[in-house]
Amino acid sequence: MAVFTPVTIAELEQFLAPFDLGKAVRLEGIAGGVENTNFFVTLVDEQGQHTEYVLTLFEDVREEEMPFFVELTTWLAKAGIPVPAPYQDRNGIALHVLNRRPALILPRFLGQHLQRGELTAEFCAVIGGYLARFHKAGADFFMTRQAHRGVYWWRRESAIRARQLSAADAELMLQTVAAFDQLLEQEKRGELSLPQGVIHGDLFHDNALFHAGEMTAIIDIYNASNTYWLYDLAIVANDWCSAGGGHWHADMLDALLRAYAAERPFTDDERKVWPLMLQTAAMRFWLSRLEQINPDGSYMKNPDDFRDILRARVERPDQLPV
Ligand SMILES: Nc1ncnc2c1ncn2[C@@H]1O[C@H](COP(=O)(O)OP(=O)(O)OP(=O)(O)O)[C@@H](O)[C@H]1O
Ligand SMILES: N[C@@H](CCO)C(=O)O
Repeated sequence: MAVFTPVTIAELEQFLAPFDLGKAVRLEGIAGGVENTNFFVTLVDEQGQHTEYVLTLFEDVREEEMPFFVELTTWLAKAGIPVPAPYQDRNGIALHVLNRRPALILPRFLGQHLQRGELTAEFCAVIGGYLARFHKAGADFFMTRQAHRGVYWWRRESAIRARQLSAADAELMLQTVAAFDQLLEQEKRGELSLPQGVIHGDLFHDNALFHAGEMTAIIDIYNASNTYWLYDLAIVANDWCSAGGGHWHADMLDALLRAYAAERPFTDDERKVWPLMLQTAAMRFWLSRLEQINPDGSYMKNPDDFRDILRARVERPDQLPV
């Protein structure tokens, strides 16, 4: 399941007309996505040069939310973070509509994402360093966005989804939501202060491309929002460094956290809340996986993976390295 919205070459040509990038010679749907429709596109310019691009149609993001992503990727790319910043048309406008979806034409980066079995402590250190640099580069970004799958969403969705879960699972989910609400209250009362800024929000290992052993791109930035940086690191840790059943690859986790901290050292308050950040990040993806369903009723990605990760994070709380 990947192409939610089909596009013909004629529709693509019409979309590309204001861009001066060239004529379309190939349009190929990309398998694997669960949130957007993506195509690889090959264009040939007036000099006969073939160049590859990515066309993304946004299935889940409203048009009025798009300027945040256009500006953020442009900002980060200028700061040296390898994210796909969209091409602008001859009037300086990147965002257009294709088949009633907001759509962007983006550079295609070299490389592939690593398979889970290829992940190592070295790669975890690479992504840890990039994540911290991403956070620092976004620190003075001039726009803000509230996550569409953030605290308001999970309060509402967890209450609904809990009804379809076993009593034990429902309790696990609802307790995690409540624990995060308590953290927000503590922060409101001034008892905690956590560094925050723009986060990627979905930096799973399939959203980082590697070529010849080097990271070439961080993609799929459309869950970016403003919240705690540590939450973003927890999302990365839960995906990149988890073995089955919620167990850690301890060497990979250590490498991730040390590489991140080398760029942005942790604060004392961050140390206190790390266990809860890991739990909250696990709950968020458990919940979104319960929601993301194929037309035949099957889950797009297995929700139980994140239920198991959450349970493990609750049973065996973690500490950040000193
Ligand atoms: N700019 C790009 N350069 C090269 N490849 C890309 C680019 N954008 C997307 N891809 C390819 O397309 C695949 C799917 O893209 P993406 O992860 O953005 O889709 P998605 O629907 O948001 O997926 P998911 O939500 O599952 O992460 C990626 O794994 C990658 O192989
Ligand atoms: N990375 C997400 C899917 C896209 O949001 C997951 O694995 O559940």
